[in-house]
Amino acid sequence: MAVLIVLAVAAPWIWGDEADRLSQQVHRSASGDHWFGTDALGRDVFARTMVATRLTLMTSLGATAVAAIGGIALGAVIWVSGPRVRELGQRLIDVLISYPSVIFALVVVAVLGPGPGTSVAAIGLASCPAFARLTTNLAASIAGRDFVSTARLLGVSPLRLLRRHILPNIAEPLLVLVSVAFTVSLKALSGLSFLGLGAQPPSYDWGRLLSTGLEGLYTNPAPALGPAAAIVLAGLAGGLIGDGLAAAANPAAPHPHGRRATLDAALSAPASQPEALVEVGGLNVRRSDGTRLVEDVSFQIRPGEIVGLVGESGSGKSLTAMALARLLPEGLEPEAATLRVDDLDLTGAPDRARLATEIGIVYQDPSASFNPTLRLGGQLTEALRVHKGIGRGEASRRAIERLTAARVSLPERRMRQHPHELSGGMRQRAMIASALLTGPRLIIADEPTTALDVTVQAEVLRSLQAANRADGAAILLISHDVAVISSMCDRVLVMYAGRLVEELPVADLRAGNARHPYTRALLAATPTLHGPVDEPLPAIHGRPPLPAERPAGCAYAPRCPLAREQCREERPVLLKAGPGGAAACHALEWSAETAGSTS
Ligand SMILES: Nc1ncnc2c1ncn2[C@@H]1O[C@H](COP(=O)(O)OP(=O)(O)OP(=O)(O)O)[C@@H](O)[C@H]1O
Repeated sequence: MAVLIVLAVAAPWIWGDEADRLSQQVHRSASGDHWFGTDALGRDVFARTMVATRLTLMTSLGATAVAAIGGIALGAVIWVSGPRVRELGQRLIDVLISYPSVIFALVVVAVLGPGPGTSVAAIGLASCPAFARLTTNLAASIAGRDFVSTARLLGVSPLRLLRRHILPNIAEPLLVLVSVAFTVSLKALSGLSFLGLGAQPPSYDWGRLLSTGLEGLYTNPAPALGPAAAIVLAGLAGGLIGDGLAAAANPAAPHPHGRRATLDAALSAPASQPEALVEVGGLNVRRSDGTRLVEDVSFQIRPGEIVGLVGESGSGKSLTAMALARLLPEGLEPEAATLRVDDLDLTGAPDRARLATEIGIVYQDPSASFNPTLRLGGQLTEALRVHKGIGRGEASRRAIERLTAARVSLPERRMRQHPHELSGGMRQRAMIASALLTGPRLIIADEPTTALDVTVQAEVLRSLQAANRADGAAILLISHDVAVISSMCDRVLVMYAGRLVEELPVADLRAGNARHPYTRALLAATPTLHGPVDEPLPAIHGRPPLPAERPAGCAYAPRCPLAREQCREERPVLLKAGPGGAAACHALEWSAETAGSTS
């Protein structure tokens, strides 16, 4: 490509005269004097091929630029639009892509008239949909990643999200597409010129030279093969350039480009401190078809308390937590009588800046928690720098302090590294440090150790515990692991099929004093070091109902050994059971009645 660029610049000076010089030696085949032979007017085809490099490369690059800029902008507009416009835009792009681009270009050229400018615009516009589709598809695949959710929580606007978090992470495939688009444009423009619709005499490009050379292909192939070889070589060079650019855009490459993260958060002190830090009352999360994925969930978290949220997969733990952070996936709607963290009301349109400050999130997969294209230091410090006006040095100092507190080794060095350079456990501890940097009142930790090696799980849990002790941040800890919950939490919430079925102090959980038959079965199915090793663990037979098929009565009734007719018909409500506990089970009412009648 470098050789081609040098040729594009220098060839008209070196070979310009020779390329236009007429002679009697017409239709000569390749020789020492004329490497690609001569044309019908005796002009040297090699000189003309060299001179044509400039026009060919300029038009191909022009069409690629039109396609890339127009297509990425179109894709970005579609992605930041609302769901309806996005759906419509994507379908429209699918239709445009199914239409052959050269046919589209031919129509444009036929309407606007032949010429290099028209063919550049036509080929560029015809390639736009490919860029638009790749941009929307890649943006959608990145949009679900945890670091994008964090940025959304921090109130980053869709455009800024796109520019700082989405585009850098999709640059690699886009750059590869740029190289493909260059090759496609080169081929298509050469095709248009070949048909007489591109470069117009007296100007000429490789396509036009190919067209004139083709007339004598069988008797004198050199004048056609020369420009053909030039087109092939330039196309290959375009592909190699794309590969090189893609490798340079990859942060795992040896010389990564430093880029900064943008974490838009604002810091403001809470006005008052009610007794319960978090209050959730009658929370429902609905799908667009009205199905309730989370149904009527209510609980409280006191300041500094660590509350565990357990339940089978699909029981609604994550949706409950994400409803609190206002980070539900698109298409899901929360609705609650009360939903607040501190004095921040989350039922309406909460102040994004306060939401960003008061809730920190630690996700399950540490490899998805940070933006992989940005250095850790930039990602950790930017919230402080942008919203607190803290200088780079001071922000770095605080971030290093946090990393040290979260037991991240060599914190200064980590600040200069990209996330992939840290081990999984180290990255998760850095995530904890990041979640704590703005001093949140509540940390939501969604299965923070599930993706980690068992040997580093304890370390990560200790970091969370240390954060709770040092800063007094309350923690909502979601986990499948009853052992983790019992070692970390003060209180436990048990969910089943989208409903809260029991709430109990962790001491009761450890002592096996659960009230609800589901919690008891869950505990019985948890292996212990002291249990019999030669007996199978008792399993809970059957499956929880799907949200759309949740029965009117108790959702656990079909699997419950105590179930009676009442359980199938009437939904049990959460009633106080023991000190600090509550359970939603009719069997508790029956035992209370039995106790009453006996006494
Ligand atoms: N974006 C979504 N659209 C539609 N349904 C969803 C969506 N996200 C989750 N669900 C459904 O909502 C229910 C609760 O999901 P949720 O992720 O809260 O469960 P969970 O208890 O956190 O499970 P896990 O432990 O596997 O993460 C499940 O039935 C799930 O299939």
